[in-house]
Amino acid sequence: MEEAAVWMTGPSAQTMTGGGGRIDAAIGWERLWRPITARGCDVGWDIRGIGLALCERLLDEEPGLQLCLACRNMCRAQEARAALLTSHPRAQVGLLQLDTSSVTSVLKAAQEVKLRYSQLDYLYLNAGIMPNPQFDVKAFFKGVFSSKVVNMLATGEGILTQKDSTTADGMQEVFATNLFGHFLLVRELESLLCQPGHTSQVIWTSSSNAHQSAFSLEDIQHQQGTHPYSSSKYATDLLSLALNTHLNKQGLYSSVICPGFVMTKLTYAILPAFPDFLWTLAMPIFWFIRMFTNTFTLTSYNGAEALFWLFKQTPESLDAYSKYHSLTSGRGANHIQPRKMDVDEDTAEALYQKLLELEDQVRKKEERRDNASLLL
Ligand SMILES: NC(=O)C1=CN([C@@H]2O[C@H](COP(=O)(O)OP(=O)(O)OC[C@H]3O[C@@H](n4cnc5c(N)ncnc54)[C@H](OP(=O)(O)O)[C@@H]3O)[C@@H](O)[C@H]2O)C=CC1
Ligand SMILES: CC(C)=CCC[C@@H](C)[C@H]1CC[C@H]2C3=C(CC[C@]12C)[C@@]1(C)CCC(=O)[C@@H](C)[C@@H]1CC3
Repeated sequence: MEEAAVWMTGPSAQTMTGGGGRIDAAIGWERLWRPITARGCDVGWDIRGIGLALCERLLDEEPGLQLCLACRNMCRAQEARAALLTSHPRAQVGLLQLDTSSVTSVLKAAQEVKLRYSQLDYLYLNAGIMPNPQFDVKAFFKGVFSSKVVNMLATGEGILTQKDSTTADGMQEVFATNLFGHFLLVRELESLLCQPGHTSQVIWTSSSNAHQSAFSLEDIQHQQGTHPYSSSKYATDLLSLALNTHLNKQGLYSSVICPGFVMTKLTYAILPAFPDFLWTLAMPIFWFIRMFTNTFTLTSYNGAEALFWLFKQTPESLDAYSKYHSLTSGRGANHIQPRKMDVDEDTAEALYQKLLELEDQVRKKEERRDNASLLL
């Protein structure tokens, strides 16, 4: 068995079908029209998410690093791997199929990881969705001319809602993808993460859109409301705290970051009808806004700053109550800032217990399904 250094969910190279080109965040500010042509994958335009930008930054730092990318779409995963190997030929980049919204897929992927590796040093939990976003244009313009403008631009508070759906396992999709799938994964991989005399880091890509007001312990999956993304990210912050309470003694340390506002597939989908030239025109406005709120990191490279910074920290030095924010100054310089989260230990523990109950239920369901398929 090998030893793995870094394991990551959701770092695939993004391809966008239709709609035309997007900014290649890796290159900086320039618009890069780079068609991806017949390679058996979607034919679209190159666009990098924060996960892939992090992989490149990690390999720049340690070219011989062992990476394992866990992606739902293997075609995109292979593209990501190829891109990483082109820039870092010495890198060891493994791939694994994982759909965090599916219990079966998570359990299967975890089994595979346990067969391949004897130890994990870093587990980046980056996969995330914000499905069917509804952008409230009226609230946006009202906010722009109010005293809340900076907060609105930094957190997206008050201007975004989403329409959630249900997964095949009967869970709310955003909850299952952003939180529960990752929780189950950590539970399954505890033996690799908690090794005697060894420390490991679990690093969650949370958000400044994590609002306590969107979350309820009575409705952890957010079946009732219209802010499932915000709820899932707040739950992420709580869960990270609970993991620290339960597993620090066994050498597992959990942290959360916010990448700031980054132009990726996730954010482009907020204004799907917005033509490309308008995004280009908006860039100077975004750079201008950055003078007042350094949360407009804009590129995946900048957004990955806090994820990268955490890679270089000793886990014991990190604060379980802080979220580490990637920030970019008006001049384009990156830095990170820890900010206290709006979380408390009791709520975190209550959520943890509810997640354990849900885990128990889904495992029993999986067992019944396995037994039924054996009988057939
Ligand atoms: N962009 C921003 O401004 C911000 C982003 N974030 C967070 O950063 C993280 C990365 O997002 P970002 O890079 O912006 O967006 P992208 O959409 O580019 O990346 C999201 C990644 O998650 C993967 N993913 C989604 N659903 C699943 C699933 N069910 N199973 C496995 N992988 C999945 C996607 O895979 P696939 O390629 O198959 O779609 C993709 O690789 C997310 O957690 C997001 O919430 C937080 C704050 C701000
Ligand atoms: C096109 C023009 C000129 C204006 C529209 C800007 C908004 C689309 C944009 C402003 C602040 C952004 C933002 C997010 C999405 C896009 C905005 C609303 C997030 C909610 C994306 C997801 C997150 O996790 C948050 C941290 C982001 C906060 C800021």
